Amino acid sequence: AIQHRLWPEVDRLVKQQVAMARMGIGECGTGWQLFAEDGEMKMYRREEEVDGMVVDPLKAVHVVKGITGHEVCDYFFNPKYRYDWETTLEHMTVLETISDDTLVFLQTHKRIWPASQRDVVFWSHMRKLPNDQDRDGPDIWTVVNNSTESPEHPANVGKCVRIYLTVCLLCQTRVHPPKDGAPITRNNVSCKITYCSVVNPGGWAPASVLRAVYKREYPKFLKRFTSYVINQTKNKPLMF
Ligand SMILES: CCCc1ccc(-c2ccc(S(=O)(=O)CCO)cc2)cc1[C@H]1C[C@H]1c1ccccn1
Repeated sequence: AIQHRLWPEVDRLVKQQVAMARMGIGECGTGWQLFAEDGEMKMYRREEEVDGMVVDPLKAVHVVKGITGHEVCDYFFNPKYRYDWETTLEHMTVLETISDDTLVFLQTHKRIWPASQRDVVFWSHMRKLPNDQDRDGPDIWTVVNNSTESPEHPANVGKCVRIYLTVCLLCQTRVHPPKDGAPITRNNVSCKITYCSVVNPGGWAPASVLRAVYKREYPKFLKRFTSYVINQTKNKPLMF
């Protein structure tokens, strides 16, 4: 296939992010704090500051019954669903369709008082990966979002402060075949979701405010997004 201008960066980031997402929290270095837990969902963060700005890496692990990794990644990647589940989104534009699995987005997020409003430009890539740990197991699906430049939308020109992020959503489908050899239904599948993100807020914002926002918003985001996928897929045929 022909490679596009971002391909080398996309391929490198995907490999790096997937490797990190697949590591257990214990292997990801020290200093991870469990800061939110709700049923199967566990959210960890590490307190890190760069130039006095909070850039706390976040890692969330969740297991959701009745949906597949392909379905989760499709609803996360595809712009037509984003306003349905991304509550902090004020505006989203697809700046470029590089290929059917690689898009460039411009998003403005709702302002969080007292911080100024933020925007972000990022490429988003969705990919199926071979399940090298379980050959005949279902494939692994991932979406990686990574900040990128856009000459048409230079940073910090308008009212918004440009943020910089790297996000990886890694989904591993599990099938629990029914005893009696019956066909696989949604009751026989679950998806292990790993969500990793590092967000640099771009301009100064009070550490206490940012940490409070993340503590409130990340659990809400993951629960709302997974509930959305469950509702959207419940009467549809399984997509592996
Ligand atoms: C000062 C930082 C403000 C801020 C910057 C960035 C983001 C943000 C952007 C993108 C993505 S995503 O995972 O790529 C899904 C596509 O939208 C997640 C989060 C959220 C907030 C703020 C609005 C808060 C928030 C935090 C966590 C989750 C959702 N919203």
